[in-house]
Amino acid sequence: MTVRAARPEFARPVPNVLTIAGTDPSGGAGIQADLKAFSANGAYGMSVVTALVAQTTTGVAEVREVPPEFVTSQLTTLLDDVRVDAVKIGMLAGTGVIRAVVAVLDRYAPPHVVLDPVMVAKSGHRLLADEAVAVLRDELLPRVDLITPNLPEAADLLGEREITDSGGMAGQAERLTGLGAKQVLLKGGHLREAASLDLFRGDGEAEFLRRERIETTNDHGTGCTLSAAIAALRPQRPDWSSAVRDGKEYLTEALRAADRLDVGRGHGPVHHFHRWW
Ligand SMILES: Nc1ncnc2c1ncn2[C@@H]1O[C@H](COP(=O)(O)OP(=O)(O)O)[C@@H](O)[C@H]1O
Ligand SMILES: Cc1ncc(COP(=O)(O)O)c(N)n1
Repeated sequence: MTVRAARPEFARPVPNVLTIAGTDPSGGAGIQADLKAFSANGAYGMSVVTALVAQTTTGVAEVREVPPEFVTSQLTTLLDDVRVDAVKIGMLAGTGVIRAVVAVLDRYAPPHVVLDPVMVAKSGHRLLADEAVAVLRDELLPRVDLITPNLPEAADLLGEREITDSGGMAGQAERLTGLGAKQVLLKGGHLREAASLDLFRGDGEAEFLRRERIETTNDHGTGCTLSAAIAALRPQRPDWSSAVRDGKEYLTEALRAADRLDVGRGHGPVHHFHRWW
């Protein structure tokens, strides 16, 4: 009898990765997308729900916020039992939930925290109360390791006008670090450029991540997918720069595979196929 050696990737420890976010019943964004991206990138996924969102590929119908004390309860129940190796934070809905998350980060100090500062859905529906933007900027942003704003979110955080060409991205990333962000991935998906262009500013020089722009209407949840993939990869990579590069690569492939899906009549989801595992 021949005994086959275990494939090397199965011998590596699997990181426990947590998403703190809102829901999407159509499975394209929020918690549902995050859990798929975690699995596809070799992590064990866990989730704490901040808001129940009635949404699909055509837009958001209704939002019900989870009471902040119940967000705390979900988080402390989980963190008292399970070691968490990385955290992705997405939709937080309002000031109360932001402060609940801040208190838990202070108490448990989990490693590798990524914040996708979700503010407005692609359909235009607000997912973060107006008055909560300042609380997110002043109280949460300085406590995380990486923030991943798109261009409208970066402009809101900085109180500036939205930029429309890549020339202004390095300056904005610099000013976001001035607000206390340790590292910044400024997403350029809203630019009208031929390439898909993001800017990563870590400890060293800022670097552009340039990939092919995929012709597809399946762009619902691209930001969620990218930040979740980065959180899943960070414990498996030596630094943020390589986790960000591989996360971007994963998103591009998931966008490329999206045309195999037939989900809804609006902005469809990306396809989280298992590439590395
Ligand atoms: N059609 C596309 N082809 C390739 N990459 C894309 C495409 N649309 C968006 N992206 C990438 O998806 C990520 C999220 O994009 P963006 O639209 O800026 O953020 P959000 O989803 O938060 O609004 C970025 O890395 C962006 O470059
Ligand atoms: C729960 C939740 N979180 C985030 C988004 C943003 O995703 P997108 O910008 O692709 O609409 C969303 N629609 N729903």
